[in-house]
Amino acid sequence: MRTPMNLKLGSRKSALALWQTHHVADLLRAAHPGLSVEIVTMDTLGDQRTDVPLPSIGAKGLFTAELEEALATDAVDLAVHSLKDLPSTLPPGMRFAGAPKRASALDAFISTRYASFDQVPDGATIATGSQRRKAQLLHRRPNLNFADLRGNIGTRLEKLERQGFDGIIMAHAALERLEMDERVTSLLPPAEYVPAVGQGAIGLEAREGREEIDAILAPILDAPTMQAVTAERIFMRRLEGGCSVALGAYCVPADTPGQWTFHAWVSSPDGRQCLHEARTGDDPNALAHALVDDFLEQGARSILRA
Ligand SMILES: NCc1[nH]cc(CCC(=O)O)c1CC(=O)O
Repeated sequence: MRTPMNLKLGSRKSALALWQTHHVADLLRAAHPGLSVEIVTMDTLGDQRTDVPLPSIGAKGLFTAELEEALATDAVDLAVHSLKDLPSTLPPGMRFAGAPKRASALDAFISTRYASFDQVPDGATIATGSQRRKAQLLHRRPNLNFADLRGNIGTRLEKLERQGFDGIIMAHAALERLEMDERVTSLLPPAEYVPAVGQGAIGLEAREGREEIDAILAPILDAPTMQAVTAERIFMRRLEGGCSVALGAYCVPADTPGQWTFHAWVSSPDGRQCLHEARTGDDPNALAHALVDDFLEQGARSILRA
């Protein structure tokens, strides 16, 4: 099979996006000595609108549309995203081309005032831009206050100090990748604080019709990661949940070999009405479908919109 000698990877410009794209480039070069890999960077709507909460912008694919435009015109061969930012239904002509090995999917609590999340008192203000994180925290701690938090990872850490929040919640993977792990105060247990679909994974996107790229990608993809995130994305697609609703799904290998545990969360924005269940079995996609069936029967769609 003929493969391009020069592969162009499209990336956002944030430190995390660039880290992830360089990571993919390194994996590809290691798998294919002699392959030339180039990184093309661009801004997305989500990067430009840092002033407003993401859900209020309303559009889907806030961090992906410009990269998809570049894929459509072959200006890039592959777009590298945080999988969490990649909608579960892609625009026509675009396809999910796989994921390398996932990093931590957990949420991290960061505070300069408290030694762990459990020590945060009622009335404290926690900053997060995520509906899911807010709802999950409110469910257990209805007397916490919340502030919106936007911007790239460095900006958010600055805001923690400058705006005097009692703590912020961020993806553990982002802090690990940017070598800011030592900023983590504590990790939220994923059985209780169910992570976002695809959190901690890098998602590769390609144009339909460029199937020759699959042979180049094959050696850098991770089968267990793809099984897990595929199931999580089924859960999200069937519930029509995006990042603007309180939906979580985390599929993880169980202690018994061959078994998977699927953690599922759907709630109202205030966390009061909530469907929360973990189920174990040998087929991640089947677990996702069974949980969606049960959640729909229990009114998941109206709970998400409550
Ligand atoms: N929603 C923004 C976003 N998209 C991906 C990450 C971090 C990396 C990841 O979750 O894989 C973040 C920041 C965060 O959730 O704190």
